[in-house]
Amino acid sequence: MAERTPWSLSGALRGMFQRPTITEDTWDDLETALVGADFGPDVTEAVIDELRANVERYRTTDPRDLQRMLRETIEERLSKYDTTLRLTERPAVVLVVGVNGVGKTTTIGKFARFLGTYGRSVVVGAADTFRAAAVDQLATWAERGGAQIVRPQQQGQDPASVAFQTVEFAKRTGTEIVIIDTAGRLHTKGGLMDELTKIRRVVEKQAPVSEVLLVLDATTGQNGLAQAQAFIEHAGVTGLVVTKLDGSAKGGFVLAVQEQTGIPIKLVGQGEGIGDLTGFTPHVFAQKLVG
Ligand SMILES: Nc1nc2c(ncn2[C@@H]2O[C@H](COP(=O)(O)OP(=O)(O)OP(=O)(O)O)[C@@H](O)[C@H]2O)c(=O)[nH]1
Repeated sequence: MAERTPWSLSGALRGMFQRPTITEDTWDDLETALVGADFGPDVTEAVIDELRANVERYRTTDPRDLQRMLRETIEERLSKYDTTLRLTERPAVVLVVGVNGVGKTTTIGKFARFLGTYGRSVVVGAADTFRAAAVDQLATWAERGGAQIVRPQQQGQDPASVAFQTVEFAKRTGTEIVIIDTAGRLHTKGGLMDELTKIRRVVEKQAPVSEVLLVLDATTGQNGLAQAQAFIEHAGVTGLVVTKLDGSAKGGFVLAVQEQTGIPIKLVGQGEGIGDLTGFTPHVFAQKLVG
């Protein structure tokens, strides 16, 4: 993965180090930096309270100590969630959900490639069957990612039947991982959630669903989260994928979204290339975020 970290706080924290010691202005700068990076008011307040207490306890006045404490606090908060993908079933079935435009198709291609680098075989099911162009686009990304694809036999085919056929294909061929693409928008939210429920029910006749990954676009931050609320409430989401971090100054969204939803982040997308998806490692992330 290319090293592009526009979401790093290092620029925003620069002011903090222009003063030789920690002053009230330092705390103001820190608050501005955290709010600007989309940590959200609650997390910002909690982090600052914790840091104030630590600075007092260790009687330090050095801004560099404050930076280290900030890194540790963020890492500790990020680590409260288990970010490991659970893909031990064979086949392991992953449903990918989220509103249109967040990067779902791209993520599926990148995820297939990611799994391929660990030697896993992958088949993608095109269960967003209403737009032929979407199926073609998914097929292109599946191919780039080195995965097979099961397409609908006709436009508008029941998404659950495509999902069923994809799992069937995996069982027949010994393919290890099944990734099911799902629709991001239907006429009604209720309709969309019913469709997801049906896909799950039909898949579970053959194999358990190992993960339900909700894709979120970092550039839309809190707005994007509000749009995805129905999935969080009804789709049994087990993990989050945050995309487009490379085009975002909102690194704090990663922590805020985990704390607000209580759902771990499992993958992070940082670019439009097939290799631009990684697992989520709190230590590495906190290091890059705070510097
Ligand atoms: N910079 C950047 N762009 C991304 C990333 N992931 C996806 N994109 C871009 O976001 C746009 C939307 O991605 P898609 O994968 O088509 O999104 P989708 O959710 O499947 O959208 P629909 O096809 O409309 O349902 C594309 O232009 C992608 O190249 C990322 O991590 N970084």
